[in-house]
Amino acid sequence: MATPHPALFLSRVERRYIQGDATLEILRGADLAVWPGEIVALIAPSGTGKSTLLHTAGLLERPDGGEVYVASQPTVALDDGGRTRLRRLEIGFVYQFHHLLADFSAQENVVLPQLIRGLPRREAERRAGELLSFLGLGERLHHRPAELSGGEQQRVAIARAVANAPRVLLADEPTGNLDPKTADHVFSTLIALVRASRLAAVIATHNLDLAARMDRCVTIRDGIIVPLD
Ligand SMILES: Nc1ncnc2c1ncn2[C@@H]1O[C@H](COP(=O)(O)OP(=O)(O)OP(=O)(O)O)[C@@H](O)[C@H]1O
Repeated sequence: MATPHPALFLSRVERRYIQGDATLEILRGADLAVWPGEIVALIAPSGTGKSTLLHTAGLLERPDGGEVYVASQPTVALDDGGRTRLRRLEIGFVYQFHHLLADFSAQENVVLPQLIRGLPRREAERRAGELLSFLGLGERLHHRPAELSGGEQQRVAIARAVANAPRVLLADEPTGNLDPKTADHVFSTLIALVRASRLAAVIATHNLDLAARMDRCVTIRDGIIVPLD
């Protein structure tokens, strides 16, 4: 039997920024393995490197040292085109603000990334319909973002993030812009989706109640990832 691999694996990842004469060592050898179906909460004070970590894991930034494996594939040596292809295929992002296209319906917002990937429209529409229904938006397929509530908009953004069936989901305060009750509901649907799709998810949040419902909580301390006490 094949040995199982984490869907996302950061090994000794380093990231530093030069600011004037100073060098900011943000990640100093960060390790993180996330398995299919696992949800990791990333909880760390502002400025410690949460976004840096998510951008590096999501192949938006290159690490200065170490390796990032996505779906078991090492990514550091890939050229920009290779990184973009792998990102489109295997990584979904959800941000605090939904960034949906205002002139397109909920369904079209979820169809578009699939068309970009080359799927036939009919298949893309079918998957978008299924995903939105799973997230409780089966009656809202043809609404534009402005005709949806904040929680509904964020659920469309989640559907869009996983439209191409990535193996990894990265979220930066996905419910940070919502009231507590709506946040709780959106988060529940997000968890259900991660479990059903066996995604490996890293969710940065300041919300400790939501974090407590994830599989484990980690933080960034002195540039490395450690379990949250
Ligand atoms: N491009 C850059 N150039 C210089 N410094 C940067 C750059 N990007 C981030 N930093 C610095 O690196 C540190 C970590 O930034 P990062 O955005 O990862 O923090 P964060 O933990 O996500 O913070 P927040 O919770 O406030 O979003 C900060 O001190 C920031 O100022």
